[in-house]
Amino acid sequence: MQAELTTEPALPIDEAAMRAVDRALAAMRRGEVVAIETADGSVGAAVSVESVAIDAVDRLKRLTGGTPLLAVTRRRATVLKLMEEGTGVVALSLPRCLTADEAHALADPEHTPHGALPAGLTAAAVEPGSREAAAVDLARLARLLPAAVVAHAADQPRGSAADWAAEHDLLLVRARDIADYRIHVVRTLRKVAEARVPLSGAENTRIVAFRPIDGGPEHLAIIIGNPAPDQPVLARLHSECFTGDLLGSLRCDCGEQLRGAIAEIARQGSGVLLYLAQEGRGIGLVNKLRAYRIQDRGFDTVDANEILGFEADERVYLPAAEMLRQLGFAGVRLMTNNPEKLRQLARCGIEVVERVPHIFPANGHNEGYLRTKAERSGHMF
Ligand SMILES: Nc1nc2c(ncn2[C@@H]2O[C@H](COP(=O)(O)OP(=O)(O)OP(=O)(O)O)[C@@H](O)[C@H]2O)c(=O)[nH]1
Ligand SMILES: [Zn+2]
Repeated sequence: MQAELTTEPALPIDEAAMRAVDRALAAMRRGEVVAIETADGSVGAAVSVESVAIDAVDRLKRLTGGTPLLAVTRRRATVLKLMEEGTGVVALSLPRCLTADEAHALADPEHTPHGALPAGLTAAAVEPGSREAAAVDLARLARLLPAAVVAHAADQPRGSAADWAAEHDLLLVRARDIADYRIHVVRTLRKVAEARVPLSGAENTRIVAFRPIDGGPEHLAIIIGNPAPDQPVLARLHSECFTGDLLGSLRCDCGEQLRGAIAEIARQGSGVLLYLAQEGRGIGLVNKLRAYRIQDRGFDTVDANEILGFEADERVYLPAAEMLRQLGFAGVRLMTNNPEKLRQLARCGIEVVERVPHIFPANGHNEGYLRTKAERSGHMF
């Protein structure tokens, strides 16, 4: 499980560890098998469910000599009625080797058969720090479905895990480094570019780009006017929404909230909008589109995330707090209806002096979405 992303960790930044995780993420996105070492020095391998195919399961079996199992989030296991609600990761196994088809059917709602689960399927919660938990976390970081087929190397290497991985031509990553990854990334956020970008209705605007050292997606600070650092700044934390912000999708309220925030900050004279690379409440655009398909079957936005195996909201606001700090702002008047943003910013050391409601009327398509936010996510409107 990931470390809680609230305060500055004491951990020194280990750039080599971050690079290893970053390479493993890319390998997992390419559908490669990745070797994972746990704290006890044992080694195994994993492949994401999105890319698992018959040959990938066979390869995993051949490489490790172990019996592949499926690691999913506890959320997904709960949806499958295999576990009570809870957090963490669950290992699903069969007395025989799981097939690629079975893995897809269990992990991916698009493939879920309407019928029964495979006979003999057992579910067991695994420990944080385990290979299974690390593999699911890696898939989630890679913005894939949060599930992986995982196998323990039956014949543990006599040499190091690195030798074993090299012998099988696999990238090796440590479970602990995956768990620390997010917090390390936040701590490496640095300003990399700044420019004046006059906006319609807010001509005195600058955009400052922040990049993490791993080369991951940049977050942007859009600074309107000249906010005084010694005063609480009017601030909006806006999570990226390609469909709403760019295309004007009516499924959500993001486009209006984005343009509305810029207009309101300009009207009040100054402030900052953080445009955070957290598409789909942190699950990524592809998974958000999957969530939309599930919503079209009658589920709400919270259920849809959970059916995919995600939490209703996967966002963390430590990057936002870090950007505010680097820009010199210690206190904010936060434009939001979301109590979680208020709580998390405060926990990350930013003083929230005031909540400024940021409400827009429904548009004929997003009534249900807004109702769910109010009824299930605690949004204040
Ligand atoms: N997973 C998922 N994400 C969605 C859906 N609709 C919108 N989003 C995402 O939700 C985020 C909206 O974020 P915000 O408007 O910043 O946050 P909020 O929680 O509504 O809070 P406030 O607007 O501040 O009150 C964006 O990342 C959107 O891409 C959906 O149905 N499913
Ligand atoms: Zn949106």
